[in-house]
Amino acid sequence: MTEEKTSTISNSWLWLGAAISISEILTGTFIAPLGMAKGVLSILIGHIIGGVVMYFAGKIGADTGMNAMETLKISFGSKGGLFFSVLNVLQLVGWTAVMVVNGASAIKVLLGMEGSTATVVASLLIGGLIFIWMALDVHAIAKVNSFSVIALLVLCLLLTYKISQGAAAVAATGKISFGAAIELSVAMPLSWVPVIADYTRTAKKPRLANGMSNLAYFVGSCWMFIIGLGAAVFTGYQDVAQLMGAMGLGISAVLIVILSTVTTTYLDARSAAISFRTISDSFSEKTIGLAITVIGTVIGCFVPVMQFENFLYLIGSCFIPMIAILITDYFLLKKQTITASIDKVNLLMWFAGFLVYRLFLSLSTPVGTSLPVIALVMLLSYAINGKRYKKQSEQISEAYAPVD
Ligand SMILES: Nc1ncnc2[nH]cnc12
Repeated sequence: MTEEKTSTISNSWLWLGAAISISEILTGTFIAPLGMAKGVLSILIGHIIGGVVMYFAGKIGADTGMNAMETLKISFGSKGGLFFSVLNVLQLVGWTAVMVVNGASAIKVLLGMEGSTATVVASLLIGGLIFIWMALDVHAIAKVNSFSVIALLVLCLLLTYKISQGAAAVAATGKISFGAAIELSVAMPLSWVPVIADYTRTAKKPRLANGMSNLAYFVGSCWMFIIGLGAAVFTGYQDVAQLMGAMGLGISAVLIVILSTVTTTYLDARSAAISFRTISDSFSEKTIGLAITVIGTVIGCFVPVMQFENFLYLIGSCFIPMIAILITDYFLLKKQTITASIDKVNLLMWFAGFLVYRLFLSLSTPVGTSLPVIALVMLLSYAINGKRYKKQSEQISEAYAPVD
């Protein structure tokens, strides 16, 4: 795949396109039991926490020119970092399948199709289009992407208008705590943390592109969550595809679903390929990206993708401690180069953070799980690594000190 430099505008469109997806709208509907006011508040708090973390992850890529998985080697070592490449490839194959499943089921609802053959046909349609998107070069993608995001924006505005015209609030079924709603909102930007640096590092103006990409994603993702929440609260439709059908959006709704799924899933498959190549570079980025698209589509066709909320919490458990350690190292302790092969201390600290995240999740704190876990892991890693890195650099300078 060519490494052409991208403009700030095309990076911003790319991340707005990433935010506009049925999966984001669907996650917003889970928050409906909180009602509109509390729901919106939880969405904003969660996106601010996840957004700040995503911004710093992108900034490291913009500053160093490293891709997302290479940046992790700064904290976890040249071989230790590969563990996160494996986790990231798994999450992105998972996302590809989730996107295909959600896209296909929306198309089925909109076109009034039923049965497993219809699922396979709709999944293959979406998977096939992602495959073609992937096969095009970056230059063409930037143009098609900008066009499709503009079309999506218009259709989402229509959807927002229709929802705002909805009747009085409908009592939503199900239960969710405020903290859990924050956590679902953190998980969405967080899940892009191991991805964003792959795109900021190839920008003509990396720092500006990082700021604008994050802003575009923040606005787009909050909006999608609020569309989902509003649809469930004001119209009673838990399924946005049904709502779009009831609005008479017809074929334009099918277009929204297809375009939004393709533009977002392209990022998943491409980043999975970039991460995979940090493990083995025997195949080109494009070949691996195409293979990931096929694998994700096949999983989407035949494996029932359930437990979407648990998938999001799992992403939080893995990536919150990981990024807390990297941010502490890079920004606070100024460790900005790869020095170890496997940094066992940081890997152990990551594992402790993973366990603490799972514990806090079951405690259901009012501020969610990510914020206390980030604070704890950053404190711990500052205390431990501050001393450790100082000692290491003293040893290095002693070893290289001139002998009198
Ligand atoms: N397809 C996707 N949708 C939302 N967040 C993601 N993070 C990584 N891939 C994603």
